[in-house]
Amino acid sequence: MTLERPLDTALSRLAGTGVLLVALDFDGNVSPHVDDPAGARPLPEAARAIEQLASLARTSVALVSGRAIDSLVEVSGVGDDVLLSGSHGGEYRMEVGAPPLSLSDEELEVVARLGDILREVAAQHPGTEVESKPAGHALHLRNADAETAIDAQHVVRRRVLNELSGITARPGKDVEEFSVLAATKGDAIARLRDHVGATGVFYSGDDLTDEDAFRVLLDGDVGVKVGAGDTLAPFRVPSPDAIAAVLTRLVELRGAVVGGE
Ligand SMILES: O=P(O)(O)OC[C@H]1O[C@H](O[C@H]2O[C@H](CO)[C@@H](O)[C@H](O)[C@H]2O)[C@H](O)[C@@H](O)[C@@H]1O
Repeated sequence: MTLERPLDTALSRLAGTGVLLVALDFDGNVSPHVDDPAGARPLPEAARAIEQLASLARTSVALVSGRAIDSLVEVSGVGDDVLLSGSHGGEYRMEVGAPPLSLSDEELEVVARLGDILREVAAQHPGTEVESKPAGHALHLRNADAETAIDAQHVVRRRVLNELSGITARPGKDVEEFSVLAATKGDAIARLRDHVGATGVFYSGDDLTDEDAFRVLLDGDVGVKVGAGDTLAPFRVPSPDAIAAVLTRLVELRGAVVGGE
């Protein structure tokens, strides 16, 4: 696949940076959306490019996802050399054996009450499903009919807002997420940039929460929005297939710069 010239030019410049961080949203970016969240898998071309990029000198790869880290490990299949941020910037796996997220008793109590609310709403709305995470829960709407999904969305937002405080709501693609953590993917990019000492960052993603990541990109970084919708990203491609092609091109360009090291 040939990339549009402005994107290819930006990638060529980025490939020459001292230390490159390639940070990637997972669902809808590396992996196409599917009905069953547990069934999501990276496109083979994207998986290959991730592995190749992670093996290059002065190059780090990170998945930056709304999923819990455990779920991200399960579905992504990436090796330990790929850094992970889960729960929209709330969880990290920067090194093997890193301790899991730790919450206060008060936070754990709120997470439990949140789970009760979402499960009650799900029980009243056929086709909806709860996904639980360490710091919150998500109500999936993708498999409910349109009317049921809209009602579930209204009910769950109203109940969480009225019954709990200190909650961050994150509406996503066919999902309503709630967490006791206010972290964002922007926080994740800042932390990862610092962790690897990146002098240049590539980021791509398809969802609303990816806008927090695009917002913190600096001059010379490259942000690519996948699919339709308003975005802060300077570049856009239509699909995860197109992102896989972008990553393959980045392997080629970055390999030419650091391949001999
Ligand atoms: O930040 P991401 O990696 O994009 O994670 C966002 C949410 O992705 C998952 O849900 C989405 O993808 C599912 C599989 O394609 C799809 O069925 C669902 O409708 C989407 O909302 C994941 O299940 C969530 O936990 C993530 O927060």
